[in-house]
Amino acid sequence: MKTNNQQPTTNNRKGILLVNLGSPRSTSVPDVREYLDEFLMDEKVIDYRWFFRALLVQGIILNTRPAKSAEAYKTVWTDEGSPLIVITQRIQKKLQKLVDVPVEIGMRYAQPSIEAGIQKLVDQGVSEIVLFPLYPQYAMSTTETVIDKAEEVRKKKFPGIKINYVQPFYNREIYIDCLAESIREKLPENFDALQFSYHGVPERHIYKTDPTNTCNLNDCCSRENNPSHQFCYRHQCFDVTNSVIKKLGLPKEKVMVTFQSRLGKDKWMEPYTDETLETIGKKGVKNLAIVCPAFVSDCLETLEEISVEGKHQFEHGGGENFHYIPCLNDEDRWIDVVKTLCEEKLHEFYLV
Ligand SMILES: C=CC1=C(C)c2cc3[nH]c(cc4nc(cc5[nH]c(cc1n2)c(C)c5CCC(=O)O)C(CCC(=O)O)=C4C)c(C)c3C=C
Ligand SMILES: [Fe+2]
Ligand SMILES: [Fe+2]
Repeated sequence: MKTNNQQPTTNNRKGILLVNLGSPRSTSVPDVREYLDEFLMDEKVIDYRWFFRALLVQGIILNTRPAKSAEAYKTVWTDEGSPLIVITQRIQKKLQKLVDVPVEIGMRYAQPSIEAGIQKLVDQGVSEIVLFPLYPQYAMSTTETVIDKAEEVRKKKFPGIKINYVQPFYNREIYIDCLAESIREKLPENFDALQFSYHGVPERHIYKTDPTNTCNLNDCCSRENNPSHQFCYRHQCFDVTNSVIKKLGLPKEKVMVTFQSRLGKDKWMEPYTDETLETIGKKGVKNLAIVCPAFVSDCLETLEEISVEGKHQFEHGGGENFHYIPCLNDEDRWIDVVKTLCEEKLHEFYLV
């Protein structure tokens, strides 16, 4: 790795850990149940006190959801395994060809775990790790829980190593350029609207992670400057959308932002993707393009919930042509962005 004339202050070996959400081991109902149990019992995902979380997850959700989710996973599973894991492995392999430090992957839930990923790096002599949570926007249920887990593992198992975290990159020009170009290439010639569908979160999560208490989940998320923006997932979704459509030269009237994948009875961020898809056909949107920039790799939530279910909802509501725009996945231009963001953090090790 080039060091821009910075000399390493130590000989410590460096490495990169790419972290994604994770998938069940297989599409069997017990494996999906085990995965959902670990995922939904995370207090940063379902943020109730332990007793109420256990009552909801283990007493209610795990009775019915694993069978339903297993069916959905079956529709997207490949011979190599879960799309999310397979794509993350492809990113790893491509990045490994571009950098001269070891690159491993770890998943927040299930396997390969963050601990297994760190162990692989340590086995190669690494003691300074750049950990990259593969989420463009900050959320308590994504970036924050990855960092919590990695710190827990580091303190318990690897107290001698250092970890430097890549920060959410939703407002980095290199990422916006990359996303805009990727969308531009895949947009159909004729479309009435471009829908940006982001994974939703309960509104409570946004209030909870706002250290400034200034976000009202209303117009403040769209303001240019507000102290809450650093931790406001809603703002960060709007920001990505606005920056991309500016690059693409699209009029705002042609663009929609919606939130998908809600679970349970809490109030999640609105408008909801499924409800929007059911109604826009009748409002004149016959040709729709849709993109999901909360995900860098295609997964259950994009391949099944949007490409299959979303298409049905749109057609059921009177829509005609539904065009799903895939995630960045292992596109070369995205791998270059991953490389740049990791290198910045590797260089910080040289500066201390
Ligand atoms: C309270 C529940 C959930 C919150 C909050 C949540 C936030 C959140 N999730 C992602 C990214 C992904 N989620 C995925 C699947 C998934 N998400 C939830 C629940 C919450 N997510 C569930 C129960 C599931 C499992 C599938 C199902 O039963 O519906 C995935 C796909 C995983 C895969 O294997 O393909 C991703 C990726 C983000 C970015 C986010 C907050 C911003
Ligand atoms: Fe999710
Ligand atoms: Fe906000």
